[in-house]
Amino acid sequence: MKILKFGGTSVGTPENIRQVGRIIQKSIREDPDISVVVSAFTGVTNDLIHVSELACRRDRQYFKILQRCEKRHAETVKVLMPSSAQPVLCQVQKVFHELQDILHGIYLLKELTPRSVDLIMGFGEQLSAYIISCFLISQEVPAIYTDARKLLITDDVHGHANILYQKSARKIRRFYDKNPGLKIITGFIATTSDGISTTLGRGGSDLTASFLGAVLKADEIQIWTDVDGVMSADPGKVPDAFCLKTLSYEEAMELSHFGAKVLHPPTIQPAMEKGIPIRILNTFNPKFEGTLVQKDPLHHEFPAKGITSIHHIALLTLQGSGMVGVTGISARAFSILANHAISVILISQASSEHSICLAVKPEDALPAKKAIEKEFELEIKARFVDRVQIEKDLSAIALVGESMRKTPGIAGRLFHALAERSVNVVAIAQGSSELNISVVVSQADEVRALQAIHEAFFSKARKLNLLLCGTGLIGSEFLRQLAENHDNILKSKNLDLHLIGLSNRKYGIFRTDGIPPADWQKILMQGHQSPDPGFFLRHLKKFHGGQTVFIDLTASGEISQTYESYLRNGVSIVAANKIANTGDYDGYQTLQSLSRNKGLFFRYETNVGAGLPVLRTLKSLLETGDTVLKIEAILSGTLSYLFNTFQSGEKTFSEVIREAQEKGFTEPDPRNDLNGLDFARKLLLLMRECGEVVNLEDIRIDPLLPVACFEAATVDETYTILKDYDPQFEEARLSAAKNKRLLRYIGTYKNGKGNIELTEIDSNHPFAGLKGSDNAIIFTTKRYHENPLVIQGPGAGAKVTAAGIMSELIIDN
Ligand SMILES: NC(=O)C1=CN([C@@H]2O[C@H](COP(=O)(O)OP(=O)(O)OC[C@H]3O[C@@H](n4cnc5c(N)ncnc54)[C@H](O)[C@@H]3O)[C@@H](O)[C@H]2O)C=CC1
Ligand SMILES: N[C@@H](CC=O)C(=O)O
Ligand code: NA
Repeated sequence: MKILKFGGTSVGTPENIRQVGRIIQKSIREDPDISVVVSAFTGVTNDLIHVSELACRRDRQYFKILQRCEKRHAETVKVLMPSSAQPVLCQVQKVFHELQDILHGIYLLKELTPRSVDLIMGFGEQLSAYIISCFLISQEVPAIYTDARKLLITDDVHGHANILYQKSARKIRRFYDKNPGLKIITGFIATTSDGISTTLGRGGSDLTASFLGAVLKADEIQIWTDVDGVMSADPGKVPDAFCLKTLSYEEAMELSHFGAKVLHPPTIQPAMEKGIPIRILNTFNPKFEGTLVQKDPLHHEFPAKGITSIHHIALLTLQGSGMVGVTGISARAFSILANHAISVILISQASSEHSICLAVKPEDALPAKKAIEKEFELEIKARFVDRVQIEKDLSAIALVGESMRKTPGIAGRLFHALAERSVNVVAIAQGSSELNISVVVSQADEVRALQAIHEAFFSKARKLNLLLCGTGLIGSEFLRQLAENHDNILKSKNLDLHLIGLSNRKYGIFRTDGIPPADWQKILMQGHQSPDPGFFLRHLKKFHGGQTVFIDLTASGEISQTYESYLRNGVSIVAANKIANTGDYDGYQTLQSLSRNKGLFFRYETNVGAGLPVLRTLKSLLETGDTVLKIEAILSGTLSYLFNTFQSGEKTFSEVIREAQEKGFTEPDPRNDLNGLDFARKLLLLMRECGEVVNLEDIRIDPLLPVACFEAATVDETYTILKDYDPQFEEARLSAAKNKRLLRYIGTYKNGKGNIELTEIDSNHPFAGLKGSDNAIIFTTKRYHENPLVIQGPGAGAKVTAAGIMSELIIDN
């Protein structure tokens, strides 16, 4: 058999009741032996409390509210069973007359006792269960309206009466023996042995269902509510939170204690004692499997089950040299708090016994301080104990899960996740049950901490948020590759590359729910116009969504100046832009040390040889103790293409330069390739990575073209001027060819010096066979001496560069 319980929202409107009817009918088809427990319609219990208080204050307003409440119930009846409403309406009217009489009595007496409040509150469930049972009958589902006062006997603690097990169990069994069939039972209400109405307190209807389930040895108790089940975290604070499949009773209690309000702990007790599973289900999403709370859940997908938090707590610290080794200190502190009915949320004491930390509700902080200080008055006077310190504006966060027990590394993972997001931990508590690890953090850090812990324990995939600046040649190709490869990377690397920010000179957009890379153009145009370099940084101030990386695919000095701020804000950097690394030496150094100290990454492999593994190789040579003696390199894809193509004599020098631009090898301004600047930047960076303290002006560039070529106002004009130099280059080519030699623009680093010049080489030189935009780098090192290490391949172009950027995002991630 099954017990189904429907909460207030599930029976809030006629449409919702129809939905409940459908669920009941479907359940009957699967197992005819069911009982249904219902709460009052949403808001009715509160209305009833309100009207009784108003009546007690002699405020005639109560009458109006009562009428409204009656009308609501009558309307529900009319909508639900238009052709058989009359007798039901008469009964509803009768109930409201009775209620009115009681309220009138309160009005006259000006007295409202907990006992009368219980009596009045109980009308909500009576009306709801009665109307629902009539509705089911009208649908030809035989249902018996059952007032739970026929089943549950309690003591007389009005407001939160305690069920008397034996007496109630006897009554329930007897009633069930005599009344087979579907019963629609009022939740929340009960009676004393003397027939006085009582209520079961918060979560009372759940308790009714749980108790009935326990007595009747139900196969399952279903709590139908308006959420899908118990979530791994509050989805308002952790967008990635998901619905948990299974929980143990203890886990459910721990999670409910810390704010996940789906189940109220005392209501679990009867079901837990008899090992009856409780399933949380959503009335409005009935196909969803919900959360199953049971004795020994088999399903342990994650070591932890959920994270909850209490947004606002205060921490009291009781400390003093006189506390060390003295017995009874904590007993006195706790009993004094108990005497003052102050509930302690969390306790932490170091083994030095020098201090005890207690978390309490903020409103309890001052009374608790006063009470403890009074208790320890003498010790404080004698300076054995200090005055109690209060820290406010704190949040308590708890990670809960049975499988955390005896699993090493849980605490390590938790604190690592917090450290990674720069969350400072104020206090820590873990009971020996290891079911719950609690940390206290500043309120401002609460959401960040929740998200960090959630990602560390519940993410199937690690998420890397991307902020991309620059959507030109490289940027747009990168976005294309991201759209194409995102799912593969997710599958193979368990890494979710989540684009949250995109900008170019014209537009900027920041969307925490993600920008689908395939639709970037359309979405970006809906963004903010003419974003300034601080655009993403401003948005980041309000964003606590996890590990984030800024990708610079511009050639802008203004943008490279923002790197420091990104790093200071905990954001890593991947740059194709070479300006930051090739500006003044101090700037280069600052970024290096800042990223290291912050535990972030600053990657720029594409700065040299685009996607070729040049810097990575150099780094590993140096890290393994090798010494670079000499580097000879062709580091300009544009100029490499120029000489490789031009040597055939089919095209003029200026024609080949234009082709290099069309193929995407050049810088946004191709003059920066032709004047050797781009080449020099790369050689400079190689030298800096080798440990040289050098600047751009230290690199000697033998200009390929006269200064006049670069004095033109526009790139087009430059091309016109370049034409004039075609004959000169043709002559140089022919003269080299006559001697069976080739022209190459080569950079050399040796003895601390950097040099770039046009050189004639033999046809058997390693650089002779280059094709297209090939770069080639020859490392002569102590280890690679006789036979140097050569890296060669396309060193420019959108595809290889964008792939190089992608590789930097997924490497080590
Ligand atoms: N072409 C290649 O093979 C390689 C290029 N690179 C580097 O890649 C970078 C990008 O090159 P391309 O895509 O060819 O450039 P591009 O000129 O095609 O695109 C640059 C993008 O940056 C944006 N941008 C420029 N300044 C900006 C600012 N202040 N704020 C926001 N957005 C801004 C532009 O709107 C444009 O979307 C350059 O730094 C280049 O040196 C690196 C390796 C190889
Ligand atoms: N413009 C550059 C592209 C790579 O950085 C080149 O020509 O090599
Ligand atoms: Na590279």
